[in-house]
Amino acid sequence: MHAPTSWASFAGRRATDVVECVDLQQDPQRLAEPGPWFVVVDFEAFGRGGRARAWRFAQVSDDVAPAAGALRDAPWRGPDPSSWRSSLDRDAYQEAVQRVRDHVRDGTVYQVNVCRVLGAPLPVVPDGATSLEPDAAALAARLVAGNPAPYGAAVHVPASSGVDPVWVVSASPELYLSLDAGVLASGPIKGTARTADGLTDKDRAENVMITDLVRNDLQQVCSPGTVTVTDLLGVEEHPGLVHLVSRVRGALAPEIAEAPDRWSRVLRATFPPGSVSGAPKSSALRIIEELETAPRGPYCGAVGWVDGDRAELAVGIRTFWWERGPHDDGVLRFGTGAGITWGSDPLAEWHETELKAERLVGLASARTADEFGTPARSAET
Ligand SMILES: C=C(O[C@@H]1C=C(C(=O)O)C=C[C@H]1O)C(=O)O
Repeated sequence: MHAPTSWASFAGRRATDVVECVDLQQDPQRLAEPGPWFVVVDFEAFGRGGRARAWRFAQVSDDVAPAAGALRDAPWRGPDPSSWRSSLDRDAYQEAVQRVRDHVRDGTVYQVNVCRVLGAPLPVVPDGATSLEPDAAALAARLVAGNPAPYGAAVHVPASSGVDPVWVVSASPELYLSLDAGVLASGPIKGTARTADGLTDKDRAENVMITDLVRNDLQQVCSPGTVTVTDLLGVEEHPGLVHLVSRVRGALAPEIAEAPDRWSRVLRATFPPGSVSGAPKSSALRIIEELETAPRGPYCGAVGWVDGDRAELAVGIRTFWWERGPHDDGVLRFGTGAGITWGSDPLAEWHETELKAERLVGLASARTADEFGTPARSAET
């Protein structure tokens, strides 16, 4: 089966045949129109140079099995496993962790999520007179099989569609925002280890800080007194690792729920997600800008859908995105990061970023179906 030229999927919802793209920083009220709109928001959106866009498609199906949501199982042709480069190498990352500890000691911040962006060359594929972008559907299918995720998502609108293009494939485990029956909810994750025994008091303290921050974010758009923490420090198992997850919810304030610019108001109050920024958020964002050397783009932003008064948006972590170069070249990117506090050990934090990347980068680097699921290094001889 050939993948359609443009498509999107998110946790059981699938759409094909793009109709239009809307810039949410210019026309945020368009999101209140009937959708679903498939949304991709860069971490740097809303004032820091990033994009916030939504695409509408002609065909939409619901309750699609995740494997079918990915549309096909053609072999994914990933980059050479040895070709990945990191925006911060091990020494530079550890140095950045030390700088955050200095800021914590000086009292400017309690926690900063420091990230790095991996990139590997991945050109377009010649196809007769034209060229094809890498097959997002094939990567999505591979992730669904090898790293199932509650908020698995993909949006691919190729440049040839004539609509503003996007190429994102995600295996996110983290809920940024959902809206259903007037309830706005978030599921911040903070605390990562290979197994539950590896979760420490530091992880629990970090999670509590970020849960409190998310509570404050939601409070800005919810009716007073309705914001509650429904689950604190739950342990969730995901492929190859465990996370601490908390759940926060509140009743969206009626004056916001009824406003045509409701999504812009909700996003501006809560974005970027607390778990991938730090606390206090404004100081953490300043420090991130000072320490990180590559834009995060859709990584650590938001990926999902909005449909009238319902929505599901994931935090764009465990996420690949592909960018076309000036010729027929291109780069596949993937971000990984960790929450840094005074108690951080720089080398342990580096290893945490490796843990978050290893399985997914392995899946995306393998070259043929036979190598499916094997570590990145064994994928090429
Ligand atoms: C930044 C990432 O993860 C974030 C940081 C986490 C942590 O510090 O434990 C956990 C989940 C995410 O909110 C990532 O996966 O790249």
